Amino acid sequence: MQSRHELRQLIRQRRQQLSTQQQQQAAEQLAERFTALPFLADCQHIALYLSNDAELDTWPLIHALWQLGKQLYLPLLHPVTPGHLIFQHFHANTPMRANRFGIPEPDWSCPDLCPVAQLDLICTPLVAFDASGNRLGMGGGFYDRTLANAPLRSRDGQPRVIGLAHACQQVPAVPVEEWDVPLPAICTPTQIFLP
Ligand SMILES: Nc1nc2c(c(=O)[nH]1)N(C=O)[C@@H](CNc1ccc(C(=O)N[C@@H](CCC(=O)O)C(=O)O)cc1)CN2
Ligand SMILES: Nc1ncnc2c1ncn2[C@@H]1O[C@H](COP(=O)(O)OP(=O)(O)OP(=O)(O)O)[C@@H](O)[C@H]1O
Repeated sequence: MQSRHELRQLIRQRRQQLSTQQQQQAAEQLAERFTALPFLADCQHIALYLSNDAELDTWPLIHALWQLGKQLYLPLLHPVTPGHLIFQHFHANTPMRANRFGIPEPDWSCPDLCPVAQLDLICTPLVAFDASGNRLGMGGGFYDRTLANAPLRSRDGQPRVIGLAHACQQVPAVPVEEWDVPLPAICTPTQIFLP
C-alpha cells in the first residue's frame, strides 16, 4: 500500500489537474446535492471552509446555505492551542485575513465563536477518502485534533461531520492511523457516502 505521504501527493496532483470548467461544474453539483440532504433541515449552525489547493470550491454551497437562512462558521487556526481549530461566525461582511497557509479566515480580533459541540454540522476538507469514511487531510492533523472528542452523530443518529470532495479524491483504501477520525458522511458532486 502507498504511504500516506505518497497518496497525499498523488491525489493533490489529481485534483489540480481538473479544468476550470470541471471545477465550476463540480462546485455547483455539490451545492445541489448537499442542499438536498434530508438531515439538513435539522442543521442551523454549519461549519464550512474556504477552498484551497484545488479543493472543491465551496462558494456556491456557501451562497446556497445563506439563502436557506443557515448560520455559517469558518475554521480559524487556534491562536493559543497549536494544531486545533476554532469556528468563527461567517457572514457576508466578516473581516478576513490570510492565515499562515495563505487561506483566508475570519479576523479573530472580533471573536464570534461557536463551540464545536454547538455546531449541528461540520464540513471538513480532505485530500483522499474511501467508501468506509476514512479520511486523509493536508497533514496538519487539525480536524483530527479538533474532532477527537466530538460526537460524530447527533442523538438521532444523523451525521454531524461530513467530508466534501471531488469524486476523483476517492481511493480504494486510505491507510489509517490510530488518531484518524472516520467520517460518518462524505458528499461529492455525484454521490453521498453514509458509511
Ligand atoms: N481549505 C482548507 N482550509 C483548512 C484546511 C484544509 O485542509 N483546507 N485545514 C485542514 O486541516 C486547516 C489548514 N491546514 C493546512 C495544512 C497544510 C497546508 C499546506 O498547504 N501545506 C503546504 C506547506 C505549507 C507550509 O509552507 O507550511 C504543503 O503541504 O504544500 C494547508 C492547510 C484549516 N483550514
Ligand atoms: N488527536 C490528536 N492528538 C494529537 N496529535 C494528533 C491528533 N490527531 C492527529 N495528530 C497528529 O497530527 C499529525 C498529522 O496527522 P494526519 O496526517 O492524520 O493529518 P490530516 O488528517 O492529514 O490533516 P488535517 O486534519 O489537518 O486535514 C500527526 O503527526 C498526528 O500525530
